[in-house]
Amino acid sequence: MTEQTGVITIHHMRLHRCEGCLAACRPERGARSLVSQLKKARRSPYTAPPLNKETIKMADLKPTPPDNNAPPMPWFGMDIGGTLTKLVYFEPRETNRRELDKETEILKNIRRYLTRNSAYGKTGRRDVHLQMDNVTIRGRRGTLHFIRFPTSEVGAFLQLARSKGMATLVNTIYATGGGAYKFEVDFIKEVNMNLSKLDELDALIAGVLFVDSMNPQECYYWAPPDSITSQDTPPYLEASLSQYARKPFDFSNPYPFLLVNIGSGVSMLVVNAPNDYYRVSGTSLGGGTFLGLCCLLAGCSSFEEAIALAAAGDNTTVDKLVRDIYGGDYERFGLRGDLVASSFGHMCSAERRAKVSREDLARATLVTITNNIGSIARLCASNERLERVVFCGNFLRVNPLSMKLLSYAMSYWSRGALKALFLEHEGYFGAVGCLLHYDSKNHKREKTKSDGAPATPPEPGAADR
Ligand SMILES: Nc1ncnc2c1ncn2[C@@H]1O[C@H](COP(=O)(O)OP(=O)(O)OP(=O)(O)O)[C@@H](O)[C@H]1O
Ligand SMILES: CC(C)(CO)[C@@H](O)C(=O)NCCC(=O)O
Repeated sequence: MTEQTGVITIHHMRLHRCEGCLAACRPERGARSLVSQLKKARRSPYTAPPLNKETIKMADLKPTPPDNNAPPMPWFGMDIGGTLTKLVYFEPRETNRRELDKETEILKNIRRYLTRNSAYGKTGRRDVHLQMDNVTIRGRRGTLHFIRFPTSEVGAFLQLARSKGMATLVNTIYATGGGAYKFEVDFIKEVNMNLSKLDELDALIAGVLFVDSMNPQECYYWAPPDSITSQDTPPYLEASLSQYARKPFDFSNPYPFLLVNIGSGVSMLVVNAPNDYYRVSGTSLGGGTFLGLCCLLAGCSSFEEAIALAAAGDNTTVDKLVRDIYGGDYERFGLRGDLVASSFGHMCSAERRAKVSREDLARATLVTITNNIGSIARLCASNERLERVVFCGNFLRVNPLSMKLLSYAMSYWSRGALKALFLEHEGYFGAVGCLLHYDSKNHKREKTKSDGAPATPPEPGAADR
């Protein structure tokens, strides 16, 4: 087992997912340096060193040598977004000598509380199916835990952090997202914690590249059934969508690609290399719009409810299709009769409004938002001459319908030139990007900053274009 101080490695990782109940435990996988991973973003096949019971016992008994410069545990990365706050917690597997002497009851209690529960208070949730085991950060082996809660509950989170005594252990958290700025003062006032702020798009890309390079099945696509490519089957019908199959995509040569982060709003980034990207576009019609409109139109009270309604609905009672206008296809410009001509176009009729169901309204909202994002992404990709479009963000959580619609739209409107790709850890990349700052190189950089030296300049890509 290799452990290199100051280098982030993953020895092996277990993941299992349950979206659509695709439960699958991962085999062990390998250790590589972060720098080489991010530079090459290449996934070479890895065979984990054999781990027998004795090796494990020895490792458990033998504390790792202390790294006196390492920040004290607990280690968190945090992304405080417009809707959801994402917290990634690193749980060390072993305790080093220094910590054995010093480990406090408080630290043990925090660890126990976070790792033995999957729900925290009324709204905090741990996505157990995304857990990554045997990750090594700064020479420490451990597990990454993925936790989220609504950003509207930041106050309750701070109370909880205070009641668990976190403030006595942690004085700085690496944090990103707009909330890292908005709530900075509250963190200081309520729990005496400083936020070391990182740019959300820098953190997002670092997180995507890191997690993808660690997990051969992080990146995937939805393969359409043959009948859809033959153009005969209406793509919006459940009969077609249910036949899409999820398949792993080899993202070992990723550049250049368009990264579309669908959070509350949507950011689109052209990524040419780990440190070379720019924000090419965005739209305010994002995941927040979907949820907001579903609450208004369909009386939803949660994202999960909105998605369940949409899955059971039919948007053609709400949207006006090309065939509702033409009586069939608009052949001259290749517009099929079953395409949406006007989103919500039927809703100007009182008679239709009286008949429409909550399910249909939720479905139409989902289709409208998804298709709009798809159109902008497609235009950006073709303007920038990109072939791969990677979608992430929590709008895609438990939302295979949008992923399949995006897959169809990308391929149909580009005549097969564009490929829609998706990532398993959906909305957690910004928080992972923050956690990567525990790597000694990044940490040193942060130290220099607080020593009064000029802060690290933003990466060349950080500017909007
Ligand atoms: N449990 C949930 N509660 C609320 N929204 C959810 C939930 N699960 C998924 N979502 C969807 O995810 C979106 C938020 O995604 P994400 O966490 O990636 O963005 P954010 O960081 O909050 O927003 P932004 O990046 O724009 O600041 C919501 O707008 C909603 O569409
Ligand atoms: C403001 C952010 C970057 C916050 O994450 C995001 O919500 C977003 O990209 N909104 C879309 C803004 C626009 O480009 O219209």
